[in-house]
Amino acid sequence: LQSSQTEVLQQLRKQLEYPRHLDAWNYAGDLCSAPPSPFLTVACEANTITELKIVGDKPAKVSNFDGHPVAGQTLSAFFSVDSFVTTLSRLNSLKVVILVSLGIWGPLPDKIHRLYSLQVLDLSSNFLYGSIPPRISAMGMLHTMTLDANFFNDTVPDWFDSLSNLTVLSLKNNRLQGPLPRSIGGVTALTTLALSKNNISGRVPDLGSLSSLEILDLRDNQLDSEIPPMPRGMVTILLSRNSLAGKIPHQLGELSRLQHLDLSYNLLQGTPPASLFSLPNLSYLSLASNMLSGSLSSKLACGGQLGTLPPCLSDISNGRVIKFSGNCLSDDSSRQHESSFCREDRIVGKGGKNRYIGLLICAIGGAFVVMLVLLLMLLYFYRRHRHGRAKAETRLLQNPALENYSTGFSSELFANARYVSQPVKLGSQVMPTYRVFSLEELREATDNFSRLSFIGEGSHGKVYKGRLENGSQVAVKCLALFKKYSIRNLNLRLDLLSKLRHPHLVCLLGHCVDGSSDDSSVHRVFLVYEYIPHGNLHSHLSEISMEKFLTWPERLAILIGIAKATHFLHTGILPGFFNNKLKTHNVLLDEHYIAKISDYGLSIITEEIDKHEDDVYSFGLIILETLTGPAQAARGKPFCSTKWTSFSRQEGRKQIIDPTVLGTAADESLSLVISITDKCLSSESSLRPSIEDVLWNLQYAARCRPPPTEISGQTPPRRHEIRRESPAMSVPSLAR
Ligand SMILES: Nc1ncnc2c1ncn2[C@@H]1O[C@H](COP(=O)(O)OP(=O)(O)OP(=O)(O)O)[C@@H](O)[C@H]1O
Repeated sequence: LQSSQTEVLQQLRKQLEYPRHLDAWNYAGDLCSAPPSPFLTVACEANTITELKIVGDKPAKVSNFDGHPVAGQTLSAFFSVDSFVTTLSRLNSLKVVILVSLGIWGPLPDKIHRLYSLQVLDLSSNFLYGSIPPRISAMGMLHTMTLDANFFNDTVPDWFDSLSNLTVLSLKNNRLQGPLPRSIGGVTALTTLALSKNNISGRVPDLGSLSSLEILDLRDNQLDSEIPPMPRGMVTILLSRNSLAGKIPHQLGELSRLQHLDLSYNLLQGTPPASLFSLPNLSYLSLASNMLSGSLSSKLACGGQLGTLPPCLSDISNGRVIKFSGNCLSDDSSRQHESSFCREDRIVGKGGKNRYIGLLICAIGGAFVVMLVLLLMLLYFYRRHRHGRAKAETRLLQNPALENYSTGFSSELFANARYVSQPVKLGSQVMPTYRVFSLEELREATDNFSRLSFIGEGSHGKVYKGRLENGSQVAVKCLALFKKYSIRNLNLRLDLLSKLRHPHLVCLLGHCVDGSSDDSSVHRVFLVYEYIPHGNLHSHLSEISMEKFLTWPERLAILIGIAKATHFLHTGILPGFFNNKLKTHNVLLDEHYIAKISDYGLSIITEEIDKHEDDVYSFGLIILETLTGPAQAARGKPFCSTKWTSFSRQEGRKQIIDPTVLGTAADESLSLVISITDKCLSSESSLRPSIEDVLWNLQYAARCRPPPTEISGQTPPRRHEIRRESPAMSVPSLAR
């Protein structure tokens, strides 16, 4: 490598404040010849650097980022993104730049365009804000641009059509606003367009001329037009959680390559076109929670991937998923709203927000009584259905032919499988493959299960922290088996457990069976999980924690994550799996404060099925703790409900709800969550909602933003800055 290039690398290392992965650059030697790793790659051609990949461990999203450095999360106040990009551009033969999770903060400078040979630019999970620099439009070689999980807060640029080679454009999880420019329909080489989790509003433009487009992800925005015609080659269309209106276009029923269609949580009306169901490759279809009405003919034929009607509408099986509850269809009335719910006059105002407010008001107010009756009916049918599933679960665990059963994939997994395809190309953030570990490997990783590696002990056994040879950190759980299994039986169970993969479940990386091969003496199993560094939710909610207070939107995001994973456990690979030991101790937070459930599904191995345990009830306790903090929640649900029912609303809440929550939540959002908590904690199990209902309500609550006067817009206080009044002082007599 040319010495000038080595100097530039050292300069970059200094500017990035010496990230751990770059320690290797200390040692003399040709940096080009170092083997690539998931965290660090320097590739060269003719002694010149052409590829630079550094994946750091800084958290991506912190709620209190306001454009200034945040200690321990962003790079320090000495960092200058301008100087950094100036240094970087001295490596002017770079074709691939991947700088992920490094804490880079500031507005991305225009001079990034000096990297004129660049083909791949990935600056995900940093703290870049402002607009996406217009001079990027001159980088004609660019084919992949990924700026996910940053803070870009301008509009979506209208110059992407100048990039004639651009095939992947991913700007997910930013704060982009305003409309989606029409010019996006002119980026003709696009195969993937992912703009989910922004604040993009207005129309979905005509994408008809994007003949190579296969993946479109516009979820979680505020788009409120009708759905335009889609390019013929589409494989995945994800438009859920917008305010899309009108009918589902018949043209969608002509997309013969379509595998995954999610239109849920919009305001779509009319009857879904019959042709949609017979698409030959469609394996996931969600139309849930719209305003669809009418009836679907029982003679309708489903495509090969969906099965035949009506059974194809009834459930998830073999990886085929169809969701249509929460509409006004005349099929399956137990899971539908009344027809009046879907009338056009329910849509108040034109803008998406108004529609949602209208829906919210209707849902909480006028329709309350009707909803209650429907809910009771729904729960009655649901419990019956669920009872059947619980039986099936028990049968399944006794069934030696598990292998055949577990070949399916869930909706979420399917969707995410599409997302990992891009990181695979870019070499980052891939869900690792499951594998078998040797005992020697685990001994080495945990320093022979030393006391220093010991993290804690739960009801299933001890947990150790370890580091694998490739540098990744793991948590090794030593599971004591009280029941004797044959190796084959155990492997079938482990195989099933390994299939439970979801972004909000702690990822099981593999296992190691300690026993002889004579098939009768397995006593110990080690489960190897990804290591989750930020502790558990319980300690974050606790008043003595030194962590930053979690604001209400952050708490809601965590609850939504848990609910999504629980929904996956109830309906995904192993439908009806309701024993997941949900509690705040088992909700771990990763470096981005993303919730991950641990200890899920262990009864597949241990067979300790607690018939009384109910995930929805347990989830209710988690919400309660999230609202009030562990100390108040420990006093029990009756105590808490007395508070919020026997005082005036403001007064009751003040007495029981965590002050940070009160200071950062919209009133309606709290009301909605308190009401769903009450239902989850109903002593009569048949009155509890399904986890899907809970999720729906939480997502609705997350949309209620407090008016500017309701929160000060200031950074939430730190633990030492605020203390709840002691319960003895603040709680008046209960005898009221
Ligand atoms: N993947 C992980 N990453 C980091 N820490 C972990 C991980 N899994 C478990 N831990 C920690 O290890 C300790 C023991 O965990 P474990 O899940 O076995 O028990 P528990 O949740 O404390 O109790 P119980 O088994 O009764 O639910 C806890 O402190 C937990 O936070």
